[in-house]
Amino acid sequence: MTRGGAMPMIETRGLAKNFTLHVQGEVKLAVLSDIDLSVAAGECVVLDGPSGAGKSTLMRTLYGNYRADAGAILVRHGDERVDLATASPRLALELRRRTLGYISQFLRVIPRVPTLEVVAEPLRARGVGPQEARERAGALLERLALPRRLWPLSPVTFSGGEQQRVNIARGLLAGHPILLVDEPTASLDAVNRSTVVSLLREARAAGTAIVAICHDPEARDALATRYYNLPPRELAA
Ligand SMILES: Nc1ncnc2c1ncn2[C@@H]1O[C@H](COP(=O)(O)OP(=O)(O)OP(=O)(O)O)[C@@H](O)[C@H]1O
Repeated sequence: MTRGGAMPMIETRGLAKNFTLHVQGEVKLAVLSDIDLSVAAGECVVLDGPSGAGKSTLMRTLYGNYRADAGAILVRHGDERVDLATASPRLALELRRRTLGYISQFLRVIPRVPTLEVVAEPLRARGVGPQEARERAGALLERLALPRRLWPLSPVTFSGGEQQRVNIARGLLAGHPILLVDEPTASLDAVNRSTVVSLLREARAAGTAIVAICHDPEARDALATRYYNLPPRELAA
């Protein structure tokens, strides 16, 4: 770790990720190579490139779900800079808890926990009292037009769009300074799409550094301060 001054919130240097297809003759797919991406506070960088270019792979590698094969993922964590590519599992977990959030397209929750608690949980984890956490969760769910009658129920059986809104509410309330967002408007109608875009723009304006995958043309133009074009990839050996 090094001490930080003015620096990007998240930055990759020479990042590479390969997949080896063991059951298919050890074919090696070089999906990401030499990725230099840098995102500052208040920026939203939308990943661009054709289907199969590696957008999802880059997001998963940035979050540490996939181990990088080469390069660094430098993350500003408090006033330090941490390389997630070589961080210990313990540090990686701590980074995800405080610094690096991931709003995926799909909700993963423990069954039977009410929606309001699912959304309030990241605030509770940061020490906010139960009453205030529930109020803030409720206010956000209200803004996302999730009917109040659903709040006491587990979101497991909700529709795709309802689950997506629960996921976004939870992800935003966690208040991470860096957010990775995967197709935030994919399952939503026009009104909810516009609410989600507004919320993400507010997070951006408040200084959150955002990396997004977003295919919806209107949403991506409203969100992006910049596009990052994934270079074409080659089939390695
Ligand atoms: N776990 C994996 N194992 C093997 N190959 C994978 C794996 N994940 C992704 N790939 C391959 O990596 C390439 C990039 O996939 P990725 O899903 O990152 O692309 P994408 O740009 O997000 O595409 P899309 O826009 O279609 O979602 C594809 O050729 C895919 O087959």
